[in-house]
Amino acid sequence: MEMIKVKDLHKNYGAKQVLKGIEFQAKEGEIIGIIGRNGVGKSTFLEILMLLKKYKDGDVQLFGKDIQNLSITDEKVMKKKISAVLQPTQFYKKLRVKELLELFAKYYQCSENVAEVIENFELEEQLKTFFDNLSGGWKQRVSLAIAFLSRPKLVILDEPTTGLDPHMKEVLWDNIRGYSERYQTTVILSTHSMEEVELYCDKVMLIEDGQSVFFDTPQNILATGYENMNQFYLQNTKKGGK
Ligand SMILES: Nc1ncnc2c1ncn2[C@@H]1O[C@H](COP(=O)(O)OP(=O)(O)OP(=O)(O)O)[C@@H](O)[C@H]1O
Repeated sequence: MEMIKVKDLHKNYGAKQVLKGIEFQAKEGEIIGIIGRNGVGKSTFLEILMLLKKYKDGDVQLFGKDIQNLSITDEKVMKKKISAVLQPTQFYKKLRVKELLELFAKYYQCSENVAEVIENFELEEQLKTFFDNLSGGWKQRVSLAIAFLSRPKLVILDEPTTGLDPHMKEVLWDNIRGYSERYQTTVILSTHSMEEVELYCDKVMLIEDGQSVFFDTPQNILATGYENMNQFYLQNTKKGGK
């Protein structure tokens, strides 16, 4: 089933045109990486899918509904199906990991899922630690656990593994893939790691000059003659950020 359908999406910030024709689709259970140079519009695209930003032209369908003119009720229902990794805020600091999970579980009304998340993300030993005292990698791991807590249909991750060591990356990816398979969760993420795209993503979208210039499986892209995804990226993007 198509979860997301995007046609000819355009988005401006004032006079600045950022997205100038994005074509994108995602099915249930797919993991899709969004790649492109710094400032090309990856986060903007993810924020539109999270219903946090409006867009100018184009058509964006989420769960079979056009998101531009949603009723308040439809918007609420839709937001319940979507989860994202939030940037940790001040208020996280004063809570221990266990308290944080319980707080979000209460908010999402899914307390029965807490034990599963603790087991899957192997959080047992960190439960009594204050969030603020965790290392960057563990903070990211707890944030991901929170994102999957409510068993959302769609999870959106903005650079989920930046700055993590290779073991931590592998653990997080095992968890992302595990949840995605178990609950048929669609996962859309932005990343600058071509290695992760090749290893873990079912599909990849490359944004260049505001357009989705490639949208395919890494296997199909590599079959056209690239040694690896990094070579593909370098040959299809201009040098330098915006
Ligand atoms: N609220 C805003 N107002 C004006 N310009 C913005 C706003 N948010 C983002 N931009 C600009 O839009 C462009 C796209 O930004 P965006 O954060 O979506 O890029 P990105 O691909 O996620 O970048 P990175 O890889 O560096 O995270 C950038 O030039 C950025 O400066």
